[in-house]
Amino acid sequence: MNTYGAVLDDFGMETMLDKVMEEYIRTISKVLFPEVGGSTLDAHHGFVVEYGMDRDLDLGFHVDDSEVTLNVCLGKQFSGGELFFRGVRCEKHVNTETQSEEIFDFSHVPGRAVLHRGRHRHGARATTSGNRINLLLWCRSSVFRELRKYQKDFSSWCAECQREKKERQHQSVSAAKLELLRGGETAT
Ligand SMILES: O=C(O)CCC(=O)C(=O)O
Ligand SMILES: [Fe+2]
Repeated sequence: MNTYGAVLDDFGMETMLDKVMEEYIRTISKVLFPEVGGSTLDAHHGFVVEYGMDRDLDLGFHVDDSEVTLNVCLGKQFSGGELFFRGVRCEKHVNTETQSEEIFDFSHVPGRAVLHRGRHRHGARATTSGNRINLLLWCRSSVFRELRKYQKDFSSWCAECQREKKERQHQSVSAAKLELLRGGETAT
């Protein structure tokens, strides 16, 4: 997705990044993101991206090819470049509309990191001055990916699946109520 950047795994950092994933990211994700395979993360893609006037300016709206993403701001001095998050979605619902409570923007601070679900739709606004360099670790779970192939309902993590499920439940309760009322009418 980025023109400027480098895949860290190609520079001899694969084993180190694997350790970061196993010892830190999986430990945290087990608690925060169990519904998207957070406790079974077993593979990663590690890279850096660079933004600025002479680099990439921004990054379009997307989901990551990951279950959990670690995004560390390495610096340097910059303005702009905020991340905008717009709700978690499964493949089928990736282009559905954003609910107002899903709007969340985050300003990068050098030395700080964000950990988010890979399916949390997001993008990066233009870096308006200086240079911004971020390290990304896309963490994947082969177990989660295998199980996902046989599932249709992702209401434990997709906000739109959840909304549809609630809507179905609401309709069946309304239908049951109507049925009861009708039954009452015929009995009297
Ligand atoms: O520029 C950023 O901080 C976000 C990068 C990103 O979302 C990605 O590479 O997947
Ligand atoms: Fe991303």
